Amino acid sequence: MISEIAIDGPQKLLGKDGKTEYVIREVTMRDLNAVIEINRKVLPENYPPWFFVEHIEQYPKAFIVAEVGGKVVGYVMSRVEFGWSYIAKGKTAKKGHIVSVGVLPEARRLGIATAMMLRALKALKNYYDTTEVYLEVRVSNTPAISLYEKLGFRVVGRIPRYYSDGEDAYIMARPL
Ligand SMILES: CC(=O)SCCNC(=O)CCNC(=O)[C@H](O)C(C)(C)COP(=O)(O)OP(=O)(O)OC[C@H]1O[C@@H](n2cnc3c(N)ncnc32)[C@H](O)[C@@H]1OP(=O)(O)O
Ligand SMILES: [Zn+2]
Repeated sequence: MISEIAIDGPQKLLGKDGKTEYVIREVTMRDLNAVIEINRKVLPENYPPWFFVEHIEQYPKAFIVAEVGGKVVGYVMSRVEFGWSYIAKGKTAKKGHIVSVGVLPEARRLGIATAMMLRALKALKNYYDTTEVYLEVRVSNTPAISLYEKLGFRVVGRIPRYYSDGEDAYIMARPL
């Protein structure tokens, strides 16, 4: 499913509406404020700026942003970890961790999150040598769960009261 073609530069793509052009590319430090702003707009899980800076510096190839008309409208922020595998039980693995995903409401349902995720997964595999990828998602977040299922993720666990308002998280994972 993830093609082996190496892609490094910006990719110009057409939205599912057949008319919105968007670009997906690796993050740069110039995107910091835009990413922070989108995160605050679309998710209750917000982080201090240094947290984003750390991910931009350490895992830039798997931190993907999308632009429409030169404006950043979405991001996928990832990191790399070593620990127990969610796929091969009882074994350890180098794992990609999708930390945060967001697309501005006006740019949704165009396939942008899907395209950013596919590119992040490819980078996690090809540049960071991870063999699986996982994330946490609110059990009530049907749109995101559906997005991840379409990308081959499956629920592998549930963390009670993971979020500060008391909601549970699903852990979803897939091999790379
Ligand atoms: C690890 C984490 O960060 S978990 C939190 C994820 N982020 C959020 O929930 C923030 C708020 N939501 C968003 O930013 C967006 O709605 C996202 C990121 C979930 C989806 O972004 P989009 O660019 O709209 O996704 P995309 O267009 O690629 O949709 C792919 C599939 O996801 C599913 N999906 C996306 N939005 C919805 C929705 N509102 N209702 C139902 N399914 C949806 C659909 O299966 C969709 O395919 P389809 O359009 O062919 O039906
Ligand atoms: Zn997480």
